[in-house]
Amino acid sequence: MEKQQLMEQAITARSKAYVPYSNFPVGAALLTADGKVYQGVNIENAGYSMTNCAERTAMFKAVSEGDLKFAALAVAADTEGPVSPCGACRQVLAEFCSPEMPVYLTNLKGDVQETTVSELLPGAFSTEDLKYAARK
Ligand SMILES: O=c1ccn([C@H]2C[C@H](O)[C@@H](CO)O2)c(=O)[nH]1
Ligand SMILES: [Zn+2]
Repeated sequence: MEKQQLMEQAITARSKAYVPYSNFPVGAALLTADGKVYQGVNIENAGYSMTNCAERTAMFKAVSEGDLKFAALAVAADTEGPVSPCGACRQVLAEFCSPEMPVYLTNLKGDVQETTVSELLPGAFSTEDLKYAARK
């Protein structure tokens, strides 16, 4: 799976976003280690804070299907520059993806920022922090 194809899938996914409040569709495409792609969209709610972002939707779809090994993520929205994932999504990516995993942030103009999970959230709180407290 080419990174270009993954970004195209993120753009295509946007058509299924449920965004009656923001009218801001976001799409994500998460590539697993064995070559499967999970698409995700943002899903809003009348209680605004219950909104789930595209990135987390894709991650949670994969994890709930038993896929836990990931190779890359693409995210797309109609933004001036490459779309920037929110803090909650960065924390969820840090939970399930390797720090070095590539993340392709893009927009409808074709701007691309290629980054990684650890660049998106340096110093993430992690399972290792919990293990330290549970020693003894
Ligand atoms: O990276 C992002 C940024 C925002 N949103 C969604 C959340 C909300 O539905 C809308 C506006 O914030 O965009 C995402 O899905 N991913
Ligand atoms: Zn988010």
